Amino acid sequence: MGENLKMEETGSGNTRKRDTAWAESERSIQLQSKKRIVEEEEESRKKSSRTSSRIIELGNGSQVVYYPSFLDYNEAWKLFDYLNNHIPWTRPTIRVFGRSCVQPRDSCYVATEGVSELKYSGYQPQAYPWHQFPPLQHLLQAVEDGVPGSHFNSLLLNRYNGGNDYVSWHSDDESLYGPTPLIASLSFGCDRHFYLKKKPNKLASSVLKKNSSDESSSKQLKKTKNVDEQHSMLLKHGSLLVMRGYTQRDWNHSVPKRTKLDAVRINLTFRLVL
Ligand SMILES: O=C(O)CCC(=O)C(=O)O
Ligand SMILES: [Fe+2]
Repeated sequence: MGENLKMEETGSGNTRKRDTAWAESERSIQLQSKKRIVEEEEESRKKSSRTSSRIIELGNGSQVVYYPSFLDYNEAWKLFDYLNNHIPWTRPTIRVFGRSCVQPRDSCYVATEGVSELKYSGYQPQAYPWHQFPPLQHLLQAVEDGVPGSHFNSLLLNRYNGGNDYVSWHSDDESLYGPTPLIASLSFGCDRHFYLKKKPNKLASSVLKKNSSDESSSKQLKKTKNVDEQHSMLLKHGSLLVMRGYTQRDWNHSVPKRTKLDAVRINLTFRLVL
């Protein structure tokens, strides 16, 4: 009798232990699944903000797409710190309209081995390999994943050390990018304005020169210089801007001076050298 009772007591002790262990494992499963749901929600929130975009039709096969929150805000600040401190920035001497001048911003160039060398404004930047900057390899992947049909093998980095730094009107129409390059531009740090302006219509300009006395052609040309011919947008920290189609052939772009600003902006443009 005494033995049995002991056995029962021991038995019910084990059962209690088993029950407690079961309840604990159940609680831990519930916690884990709650954590997973929160993580999944966060991931889907990030994904939908990454993919929300505004398309600007420039006409004649030129298009610009703006993703205001392509990167998570805090992750983008971590990347800003990395880029600011680990990229071997230089401020080269370039040639503009036949005159030598110091480029009004810092830059660096990264490219896949074997791609044709880039040359702009009489300057040929040294090409660093991707593997030297693992965060850039991750960004390349994120941009290729986020922009359907995109593929890149080179990256031009620019750092604007305050409002006096800028990039003047130009287009990235070097022949090594082909006639319709897709260029993806990521921005970090200080928000800066980005302007797009239609290139002058060569045919219309020559008609105007020939018939400078002809009022109607002069009026016609003025009419084409309306607001549809220019666009301004604020490129925010963590945003992505994609230029595609004939944007480089038909439009110029710039990031003008903003002398009252003294904060740093970093911009990365991913490109495909054909
Ligand atoms: O900084 C930017 O947003 C534009 C840079 C740019 O146009 C270029 O690197 O060609
Ligand atoms: Fe550009």
